[in-house]
Amino acid sequence: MTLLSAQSLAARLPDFLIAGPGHALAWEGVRRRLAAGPLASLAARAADFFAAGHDGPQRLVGAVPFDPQAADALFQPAREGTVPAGAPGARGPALLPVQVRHEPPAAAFRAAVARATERIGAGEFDKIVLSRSLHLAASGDEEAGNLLARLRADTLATVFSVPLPGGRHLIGATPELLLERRGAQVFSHPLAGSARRSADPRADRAAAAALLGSDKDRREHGMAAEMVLDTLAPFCRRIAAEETRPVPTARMWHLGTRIAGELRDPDTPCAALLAALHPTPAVCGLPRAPALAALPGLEGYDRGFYAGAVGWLEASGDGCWYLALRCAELSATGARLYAGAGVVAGSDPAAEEAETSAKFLAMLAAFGIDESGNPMSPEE
Ligand SMILES: C=C(O[C@@H]1C=C(C(=O)O)C=C[C@H]1O)C(=O)O
Repeated sequence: MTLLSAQSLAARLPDFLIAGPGHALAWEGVRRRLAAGPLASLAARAADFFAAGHDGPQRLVGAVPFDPQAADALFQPAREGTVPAGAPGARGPALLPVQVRHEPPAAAFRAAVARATERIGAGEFDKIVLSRSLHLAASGDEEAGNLLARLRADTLATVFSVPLPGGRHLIGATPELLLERRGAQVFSHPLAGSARRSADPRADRAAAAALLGSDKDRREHGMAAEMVLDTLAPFCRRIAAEETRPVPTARMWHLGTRIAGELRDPDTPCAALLAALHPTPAVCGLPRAPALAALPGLEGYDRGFYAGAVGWLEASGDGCWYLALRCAELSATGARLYAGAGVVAGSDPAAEEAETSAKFLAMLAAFGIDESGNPMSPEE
């Protein structure tokens, strides 16, 4: 028996969905696939595609993986679809019994955080984002479309569903806009620095205030926001960052800084900006190159499309990309969930593990289970 049968995956998920406070759109069918390639060549491949004068919607939708050298997965959809309704307040019916395998085990994750802080102390990098994953398998059949409806209970997050090579799907509820280009205007909203929210309004406000006042979280955030600003600045005639604020999802606070700029050359396509930005220190580290090189050894796996980006490109050069966070990769044999946390000097391994646990709640609530595979308690 499998958690998600191949049939329920194909039958119940839209071919491409982005639904949240910023955008709500769905596309159906695959008209043509963009030849896959690394991020550095995406702008050229997309330009060739649009220049070829294909009929159909003048847009490419899909996902880019975390590793900028790995192959992306974009396609031209056949037609506009209907955004499916959410299920406000709903949580999963708990597909019990569910087996959950932790990769890496929690103790190994804490050891990796400790090793990373040593390497930060030795000057190898200033920040690195380490993740862990949960493999879910159950003795029931879940309809993937139901997971999506339940994810939409968090109206502060952007819910996405994107097909991946090999019949897999990536679904999630991300809080983070990586990049949007609308004409000459560009926007980004980097997040970094996190705290659990509380059901008690006073404790919840206190958690947000403590996050805003935390030296460790401000440093962690500052590295991400500054890198985004510094990377976009050469493309812009004007660019500005708003004040850093606590940004909520249903279960988490994050420190966020809105950035808005105006392109120097309005012909700079969204894909070129994406190639310059990804991966930011919100998901990778700073400086980027040594953090990227250290990640496979510290995490022990390939992230695939987790912490990559999901979004679209238009023939006009406009486009919009969200970070693929709070997500699960669904396949015919089960689901794999991912969550990461930024490590800087002074990071505590147990606190980083707790932060990843809090980030898993977004997806786990859709399945109705906790990290051990038991029914989720009502307080979660
Ligand atoms: C890496 C994740 O989230 C990112 C890391 C954050 C942090 O370290 O505080 C906050 C928001 C995201 O930019 C994740 O959700 O897996």
